[in-house]
Amino acid sequence: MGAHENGPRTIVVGTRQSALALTQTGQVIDELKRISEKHGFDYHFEIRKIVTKGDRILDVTLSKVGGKGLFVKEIEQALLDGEIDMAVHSMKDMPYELPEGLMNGATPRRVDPRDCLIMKQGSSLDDLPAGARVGTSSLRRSSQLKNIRPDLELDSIRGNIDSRIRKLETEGFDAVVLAAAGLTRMGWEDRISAFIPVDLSIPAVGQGALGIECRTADAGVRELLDLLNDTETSLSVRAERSFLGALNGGCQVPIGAFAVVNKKSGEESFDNAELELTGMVGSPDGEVMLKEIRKGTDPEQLGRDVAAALKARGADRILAEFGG
Ligand SMILES: NCc1[nH]cc(CCC(=O)O)c1CC(=O)O
Repeated sequence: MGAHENGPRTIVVGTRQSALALTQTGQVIDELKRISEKHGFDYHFEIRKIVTKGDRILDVTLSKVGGKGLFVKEIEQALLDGEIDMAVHSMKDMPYELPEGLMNGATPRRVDPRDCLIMKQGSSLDDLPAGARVGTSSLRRSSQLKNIRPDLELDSIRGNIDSRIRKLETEGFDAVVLAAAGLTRMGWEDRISAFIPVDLSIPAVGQGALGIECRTADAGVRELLDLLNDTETSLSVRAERSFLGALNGGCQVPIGAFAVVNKKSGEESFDNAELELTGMVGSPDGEVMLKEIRKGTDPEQLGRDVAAALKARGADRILAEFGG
């Protein structure tokens, strides 16, 4: 590829306008600037804020509005129209299927995938008194919390992470459940009272990871994003997303999945690396909790295998209630 392909060029980066979206987009741009400098690319970056349908209706119950990809449709249109050149998404908000002409150009290294509690007092799940009122609007989180602590009262809480933390005080919750990743990216990790281990609360598919969407035809951006990709995270997220796709699930269903790569020590490449995927489907009241763990080397096949194993145990019947 000739040097002219790598600049000068202004790359317009689209993002939602929430504090978290802007923060993580800024962090990605900082990293891309470092990579560009190192490789002698003459790229400049500009942020374009985009209001999505999901942002406009954050105060009503999202699951009632339905539809997958509520936070990305307008952003994808801007990519297709050439108004922006890449878009930074939280991986767990990214729909399984991307429109023709767009692709995930990079999956940067994942940060902490765990759910965590922000509590009025105490420093572990066990410190919550019987009957404590816990805020979450995620069926996945309420299902798993009810399963281990049937006494808890789970109540819906909406809004961006900053408003959810505020509501802990103003709406009388004893605790709220959030992704550690969002808090860490915001620099608010000191607010975390307790991490919930992944085997007690299987994270959402892609939790803690980002996806950077771009046009399939944009060779320059793809070459740059390739340098930001983390193979280990990408393999894990591919397995998790394949699982989600096989169950036809969006973000409003009680589904969780978490994959890790069991890399042989001393080996350089990830070729034929073994993946271990845990998939979970639960009923919202936590009474039914189905989990399957499988190992494999093909991420897509592994995702389908875990989904098939859960379907064989009746996961379909649970998910049918959510139109998933
Ligand atoms: N559904 C909202 C959302 N989308 C991404 C994150 C941050 C965590 C991440 O990047 O995985 C959050 C907040 C949360 O779940 O607490």
